[in-house]
Amino acid sequence: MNPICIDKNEILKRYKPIDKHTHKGIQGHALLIGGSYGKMGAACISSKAALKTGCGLVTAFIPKCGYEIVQISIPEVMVLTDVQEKFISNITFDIVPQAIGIGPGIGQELATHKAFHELLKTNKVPLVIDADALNILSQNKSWLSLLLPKTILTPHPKELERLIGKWNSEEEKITKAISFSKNYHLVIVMKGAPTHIINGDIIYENSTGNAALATAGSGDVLTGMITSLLAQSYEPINAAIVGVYLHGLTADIALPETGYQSFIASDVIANIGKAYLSIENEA
Ligand SMILES: NC(=O)C1=CN([C@@H]2O[C@H](COP(=O)(O)OP(=O)(O)OC[C@H]3O[C@@H](n4cnc5c(N)ncnc54)[C@H](OP(=O)(O)O)[C@@H]3O)[C@@H](O)[C@H]2O)[C@@H](O)CC1
Ligand SMILES: Nc1ncnc2c1ncn2[C@@H]1O[C@H](COP(=O)(O)OP(=O)(O)O)[C@@H](O)[C@H]1O
Ligand SMILES: [Mg+2]
Repeated sequence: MNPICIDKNEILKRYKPIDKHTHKGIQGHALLIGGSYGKMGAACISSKAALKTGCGLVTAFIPKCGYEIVQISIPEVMVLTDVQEKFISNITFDIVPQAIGIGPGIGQELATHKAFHELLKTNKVPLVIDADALNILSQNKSWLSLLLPKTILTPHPKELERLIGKWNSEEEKITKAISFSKNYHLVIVMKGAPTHIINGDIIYENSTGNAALATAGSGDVLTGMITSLLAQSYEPINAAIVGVYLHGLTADIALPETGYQSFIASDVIANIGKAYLSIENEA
């Protein structure tokens, strides 16, 4: 059970510097499916985080009530709306995304369960599953067999418990997570302090981040970041590793200015640039 430490060396092995001839059409298009009435913020921050992590295009798929909220708060993000006002009920799109992130703020309406099920039945695009999409999956475990190999799940401890059941020790938690990852061929980002990433038998332990991240929406931001890296053609395990490292690094960089208490999820997004620069400076 010896985890591999995710430190600068591990990141430099996986980090892809920007090609100076790239353009937005080949930087990757991420689709973020999120939000419901009262939780549109989750869709805003996950899609903004995706853009700030470097993919060329981001589309947010949201319920109708979020249209102006997202367009005004992040004009760089394109928007597709569901037929329903307050929740997602039917996920259809005519774009060709290179990665999809689903879950932040979507709630658990029955129509949203159905929409998620339909997506899983037809989807061929690399996928990140978070938040309420994980909770829906926990209530419909037979759908796990629909997931493409190396789908990324990003549970916090409660979401993980809903998925794999209770554990009595850290060791048992890891053992159960490894079996789950192997059974369904999934990458599991077990968020916490520290975050562990499970890829079959291999366990990684992140070295960045601090208690400033214990704030609403910081996980929604992580979903956007990992989805963005997937859209930029990172292998799923590398998208998870680099995303988790960069996410934690933003909090380490911001801490001297914000302290623990005043750091919020938007500060993660605001510091992604500095986190990238700190990796670049080591390269
Ligand atoms: N601005 C917006 O739009 C926002 C929207 N959001 C959206 O809201 C939806 C619900 O998401 P959620 O995570 O708040 O609810 P839920 O799954 O019931 O988990 C909460 C319970 O889990 C536990 N727990 C959590 N972390 C833990 C830890 N590290 N270590 C241990 N336990 C931990 C803890 O349980 P307790 O300890 O109280 O038993 C806690 O009470 C989701 O779609 C999300 O995207 C939010 O992101 C906020 C900003
Ligand atoms: N004390 C802590 N130390 C380090 N990281 C933390 C701490 N508390 C929370 N985090 C990180 O913050 C994020 C919280 O995610 P999550 O619980 O899904 O938040 P939300 O659903 O509100 O967006 C995770 O990446 C987690 O690892
Ligand atoms: Mg969350």
